[in-house]
Order: sequence, then C-alpha cells, then structure tokens
Amino acid sequence: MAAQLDGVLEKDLQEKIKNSKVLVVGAGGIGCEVLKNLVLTGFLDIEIIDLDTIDVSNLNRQFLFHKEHVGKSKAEVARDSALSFNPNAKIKAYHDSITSNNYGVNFFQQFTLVLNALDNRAARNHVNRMCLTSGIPLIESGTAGYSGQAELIKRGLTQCYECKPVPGQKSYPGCTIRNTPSEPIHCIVWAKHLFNQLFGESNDDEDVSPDTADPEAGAEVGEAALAKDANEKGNVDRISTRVWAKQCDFDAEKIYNKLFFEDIKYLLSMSNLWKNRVPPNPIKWDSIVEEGEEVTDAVARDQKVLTHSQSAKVFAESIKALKESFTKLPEGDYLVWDKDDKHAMDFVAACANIRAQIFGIPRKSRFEIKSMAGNIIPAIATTNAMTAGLVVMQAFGVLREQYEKCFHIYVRLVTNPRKQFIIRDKVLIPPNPKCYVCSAKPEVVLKVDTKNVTVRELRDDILIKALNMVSPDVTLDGTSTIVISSEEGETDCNDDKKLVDLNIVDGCVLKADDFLQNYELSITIVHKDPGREEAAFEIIADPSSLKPKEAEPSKETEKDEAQPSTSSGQNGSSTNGKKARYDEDVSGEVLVVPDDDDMPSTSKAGTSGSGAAGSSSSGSGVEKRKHVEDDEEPASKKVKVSAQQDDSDDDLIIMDD
Ligand SMILES: Nc1ncnc2c1ncn2[C@@H]1O[C@H](COP(=O)(O)OP(=O)(O)OP(=O)(O)O)[C@@H](O)[C@H]1O
Ligand SMILES: [Zn+2]
Repeated sequence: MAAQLDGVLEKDLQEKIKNSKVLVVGAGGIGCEVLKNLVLTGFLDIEIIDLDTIDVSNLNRQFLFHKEHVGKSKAEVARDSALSFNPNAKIKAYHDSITSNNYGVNFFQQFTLVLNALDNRAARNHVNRMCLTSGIPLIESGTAGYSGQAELIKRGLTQCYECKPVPGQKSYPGCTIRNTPSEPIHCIVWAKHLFNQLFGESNDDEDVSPDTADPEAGAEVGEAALAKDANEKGNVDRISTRVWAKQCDFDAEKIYNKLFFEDIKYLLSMSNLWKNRVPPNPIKWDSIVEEGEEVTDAVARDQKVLTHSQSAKVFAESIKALKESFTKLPEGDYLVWDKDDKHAMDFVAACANIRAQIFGIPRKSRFEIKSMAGNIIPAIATTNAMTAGLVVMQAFGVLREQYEKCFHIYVRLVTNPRKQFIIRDKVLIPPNPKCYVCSAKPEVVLKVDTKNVTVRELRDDILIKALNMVSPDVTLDGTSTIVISSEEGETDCNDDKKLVDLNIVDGCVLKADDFLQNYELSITIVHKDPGREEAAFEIIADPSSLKPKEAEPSKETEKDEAQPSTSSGQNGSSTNGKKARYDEDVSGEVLVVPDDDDMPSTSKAGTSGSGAAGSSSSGSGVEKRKHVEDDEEPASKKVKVSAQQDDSDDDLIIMDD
C-alpha cells in the first residue's frame, strides 16, 4: 500500500492509522470508495454497516459490487471485496440499520472515529446525536451530481449536523401552479397534485382547480363564470375532484374535458391574468388532432417528446390502470405516487405535457419529466471518489489531533477564480448555542393545535419524523403523567387521545427522552388554532425568539416574521435559530460576500444534502451568511451559491453561476 511507504505519510500518522478503529456508516456510492481508501491507506480495524442489498442500479459506481452480488448485503459484499485489497485488515460488516437499538452509545464508543456515507437526513441526524453523546469525532460527507463535501463534527468544537436549520423544499406559489404556469416544472407539480387529488392522499394545499382567490385575477368575472357553470362541470362545485371523478367512474374523456377544457375556459374568464401573458388554449377531447404514430416501444416512449394526441392516449390508459388499482384498495386507502410505478409516472408525464401544450410551454420527454418529478440528481462516480478521498484526508486530521485544521471541504463543478474546484472554509464553524441537539440544555417551542393533534401524531409526526427521535419517552413536566412510553403497549391507550385530554395545553412543558440517543429535549407547548393553509405544527428551536421584543422590531425582523417557516416532515415545520433569514436564503440565492474582519467567517452552501451541508452562522450571532473560501478573491469577484433539496435523499447541491 502506497500510503504505508515511508515518506508518503509521516510515521506517527501511520502508527495512528494502524491502531485506530473506524466505523463507516453506509456502503453506497461514497461508502464503497471510503472503505477502499481506508484499506489502501493501512487502516486495519474497520466496521461497516448498511441496511440495504445491492441493486443493479448501484453497479455503475459502487465498484466493490458486481453483477453476481445483486440482491446480497451491501455491507457484507463491500467487506469481502475490500479485503481483497488487504487481506490483513479486519473488517466487520453489519447488514442492519444504524438507527436500530443494537447500536447504542457503547457501540459508538469503541471507535476512534465515525465516517458517515449516508443518503438521508434521518440516519445522519441519528449518527450525529450518537457521536455527540459518545464524544466520538464524526466525518460527515455527501455528494449531489458534481458537488460534494466533507466536514468534521466534533462535540463542543464544531457545529453539529443539526445546528443548521432544515432547508425547505422548493415550492411554487399556488396560483402559479393552478392558474398561470409558465415552465414545465409548474405543469409537473400540478400533475403530481392531480394524481393525489384523484388517487392519492388528497391535500387542500394541492388543489388543482382554478384559484379564484388569485389576487391578480379578475375575481368577479371568474366568480360569475363559476356560478353559471357550477353543477355541470364538477370542477367548481363544492365536491372534491375525487368524488366527482368517482361519480363519473374515472371516465378519461370526462376528466380530460374538465381539466383541459372547462377549467381552462374558466381560467380564461379571469381576464386580468392574461393582460400580460399569452392566454392558454383549451382543447376539447373530440377536437384533438391525431399526430404521430402510436409509440409502443418502451425506450422510445421514455425518450421521445410525445405529441398531444399521443399524450392523451397515455393519459387514458394510465387513468384506466390507476383506477383499477385504486378501486381494489379498502375504503379510505389511497395510492402513493412513485416515479418508478409505470402508470403513476405515465399519468404525470401525460398530464404535464397536455397542460404544457395548452399553456404554450415546451413539452418534455417522460425521462426528463421523471427526473424533474422525482427530484433525481444523478450520482457521479468521480464526485463520490473525490469526496471519499477528502473524507479520509479529514480522518487524517482527526488522527493527528489537528482539529483546528479540519475545515469543511467542498468539491465543485465550477472552479473559483483561482481555478480550484476543491475548496475549503477558512475557519471551523462553532456550535450553535441555540441548537436543540448539541446545546447544553436542548429545548424547543412546539406550536400545535392541542385540541386536535393526538398523542400518536405527537410521537410519529413530531418527535420521530420532525425531531428525529427514535423511541421517545415523554412525560408532562411537574406531574406524574407518562404521555408516551417506549415500552411496547404501556401507553397505547393514550395514542388516540388529543393532547388537551392529557392536560397538554398552552404553557405546559413536556420532557422527551430518547434513551437510545441519550438525548433529552424540553418542549414548551404553545397552543395554536388551526389555520386552513397552515402546517399542523411548528417547531421553533430558539424559544427566546418568541419572547416579546423589547425594542421596536427592525425592518428586517418584520420581514423575517412574514417568511414561511422551513418545513420538516409533511405537515410540520421546524426552525432553528434565525428562521426567516434562513428561508430567505434557501428560497432564493445566497450571495457570497467577501470576508469581513469584524465578523466570524462562515459559509453557506446547499445545505441539505450531504449532510455535510453548507455551514451556517446561526450560532455565532452573525446575521449575514458568508461563504468564505481559502484564497478567496477580492470583493469584486462575487459568486452566487444556491441551495436546493429533495424529499428524502438529502444530498447537497451547490451551484455556481
Ligand atoms: N439507517 C441506515 N443504516 C445503514 N445504512 C443506511 C441507512 N440509511 C441509508 N443507508 C445506506 O447508505 C447508503 C447511501 O449510499 P448512496 O447514496 O450511494 O445510496 P444508494 O441507495 O446506494 O444509491 P441510490 O440512492 O442512488 O440508488 C446506501 O447504501 C443506504 O442503504
Ligand atoms: Zn448542534
């Protein structure tokens, strides 16, 4: 092994490498590369864990796996393949989830160092907490397309994975989606909403009918049209789209005419909308002009941009298939949209293209729509390889105990003005004192409708999904009430009770304790009445932000208050520290500002992903986020960084333009 040759690494480090014991969490794109690097560098005691088995789609970049390994445990095959590089290494593999009860604090404490190579926020949060509790340094990493990063997380020294707020998903204004789409993505989002309205978990926020409350619309004209046409069309009646579709037995022609003719005509009646826009062109089913031959070949169907008539055929076929699956479900159950489900994907592609055609928006191939609808960012082997290299370099820094030099490192597609595409921060980002995970006294405020939210929702949606606990015990502070017990069955009788039934009301404090994570959180309840378009709950990580302001709020504060909170989980939202400032950053673009002597340097990149997320300044009391690179050019050379995040695989994107 080259790294063990004299002169490649210093003697002292070579010794430390030989004597250390490391845990690699995840044996996917980065994990395979990291494991190979560790073995080739001379690490002899390695454990690796992955819950998954090998899929054909992994083979193009997870080179420790071959065709014959498909279906086998990733961790076990990765171990066997890596051992071929150095049979003297000791590698233990676990085919399991790192969040399982088997891996508690004692497990983590055996390691010198933990290296994350994960693809989702929940697992990253968990390992973050375990490493904080155990006091073990963690190297967090991630890639998205051509961007990657590696970051040291060390208790008390650096910010933790959860010091930064959870970025919100990119969302589009309801009226753009419902009334005035102008880009293919608007039609794709609308089509996904339509899927849910017809077959999925319907949600008021995902209405697909014309929005009469659009402030830009000539509402009176629209209302008049509404009153006149109501009962015939179903679209503007007070019944839901699903009930109406069921009543007409999911007849493709009727649904088509409602969505793409009647609703569009109705939109046209909102004349103000079209004063400065090209108006849409409603097309009736029986006036669709046949264009192009029927496409039967699956590859062509995926790659070609279908004509309007071809899309209409796919629309009809997919509705028929989805109706069959839907009607087989027990009453109250629904379909879940999945990009890999043929009919669900066909439906969204067809609807998006038909709507695009009507609004004069370029149509897309099914393949393109799939990647946009599924938020797919291609995984690139070279980015993974580079990032894995950086992970091991960070590990060297830890072994040398040169923590102060373990700056956050990024791989970028576009070089900086000095032609560097591997760039690092100039300083370590300190912990956020308001962080609800790593601060001395973790606390949050939970704004929740105590009259309607149940104990089950508190546990599943808030504590587990939004606050990332694994198996919480919850008591009502100052009383002997056990609200939730992690012991099976012990508090099942509470599950369907509303919070108020257990006296969990405005001003109460709950103590939530996750034994596995060794994590205790104090939760102050603030009752909020339900609002139509509001999230069912909101988590505010900085309780002091709720206290009455002493002075008049500054303009900036007012603006901040008006921002929507970052979302975490489906219905809820969570914020950590400077919430509005953060939202502003993620919804738009972050302007990189030059270094400034009187502010600690911090960086903000696409945060999501890699978990090795972009750093933020939330802990330092600094209002402005700055991206500070080594050797950064003077102020005149400003670069923009924007952030984006997908649903669950939260890999980072940093884009320069
Ligand atoms: N809780 C967990 N415990 C252990 N391993 C996990 C856990 N969550 C995710 N992983 C693993 O982390 C790895 C991440 O690797 P990667 O991002 O390359 O994903 P992938 O599933 O291999 O690829 P893709 O998502 O692109 O199909 C995966 O192998 C995944 O199984
Ligand atoms: Zn923290």
